[in-house]
Amino acid sequence: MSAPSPSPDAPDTAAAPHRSGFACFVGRPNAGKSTLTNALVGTKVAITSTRPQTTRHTVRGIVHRADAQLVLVDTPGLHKPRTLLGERLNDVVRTTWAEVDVIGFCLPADQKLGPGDRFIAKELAEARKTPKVAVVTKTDLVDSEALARQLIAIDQLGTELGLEWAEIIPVSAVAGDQVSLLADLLVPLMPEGPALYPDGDLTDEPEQVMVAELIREAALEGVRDELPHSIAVVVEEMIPREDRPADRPLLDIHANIYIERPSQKGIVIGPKGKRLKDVGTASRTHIEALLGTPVYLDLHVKVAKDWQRDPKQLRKLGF
Ligand SMILES: Nc1nc2c(ncn2[C@@H]2O[C@H](COP(=O)(O)OP(=O)(O)OP(=O)(O)O)[C@@H](O)[C@H]2O)c(=O)[nH]1
Repeated sequence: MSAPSPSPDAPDTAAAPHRSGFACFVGRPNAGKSTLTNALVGTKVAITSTRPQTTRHTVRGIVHRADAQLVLVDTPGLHKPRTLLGERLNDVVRTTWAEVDVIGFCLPADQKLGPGDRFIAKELAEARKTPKVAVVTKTDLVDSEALARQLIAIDQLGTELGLEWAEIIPVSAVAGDQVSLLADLLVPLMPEGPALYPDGDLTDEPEQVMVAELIREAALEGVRDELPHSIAVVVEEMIPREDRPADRPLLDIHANIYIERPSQKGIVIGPKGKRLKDVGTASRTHIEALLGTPVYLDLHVKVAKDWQRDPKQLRKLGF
């Protein structure tokens, strides 16, 4: 006697247990981690930038599915520490690796594996307990031959370092290729368990931190090479404006942009304050989209002398 075939209406996942857990993407600067997080979550939660090393805070994006909930933890890049901030960031990365259920190692399809990738891969090999998925990003930038070569190189790198890939998957976050397949591959690596966050939540990062990151992202656009590491943003206050009609709310946001040296002030503010104004306009649009309410944004530029090297200042700036 043969078993009855399942009804075509029955969801495939009916028998599968619900899974939930944490994943993080690692990779050298500009590997496409933030863009991939956004593509998986479907909204702008992580900060993307054409400048390297702009993701400083651990930003979680949450992928809600009928069969699983995937919490994405976006860590800063691991790099040779030169400052106190650098050391702390590396500690954050290693702790995150030990805590998550899977690590996605992002390697751009359009760049040969280099010393930076090897450095991370070696460190990854040390995180023995956590499964690792190699994610070949930006596949829209290469042809199939180049992609095949990259896949082979990554496979060999794993063998060389004794690093066993749970999967090797090519994706393009920009073209939307294989992004949902990536989620399909990550889900089985999660433990069984109920949803960890309420349906609809996209991130548990405090709103103020997200708002600060959006401002920092806008402030970084088009600045010269040495400045990105010197900029920090702190949101001092977010208060609903009083005496507004219920259907026309306004949120007052006061934020400070910190730089390390007085000489950097002019760069951020621009001639006649034009750059700062543009930063305000650009970030306000994103903040309003994020919070779903009109915003009045009050931005100030302040000098926090050599804040990257000063533990007290680092704490004040949220590191
Ligand atoms: N063509 C193409 N470009 C991409 C893709 N994913 C990311 N990029 C671009 O690559 C650059 C870096 O992307 P990010 O997502 O900020 O990279 P990241 O790894 O988070 O960078 P850090 O925050 O510096 O660690 C940006 O200019 C992205 O637009 C992709 O799938 N295709």
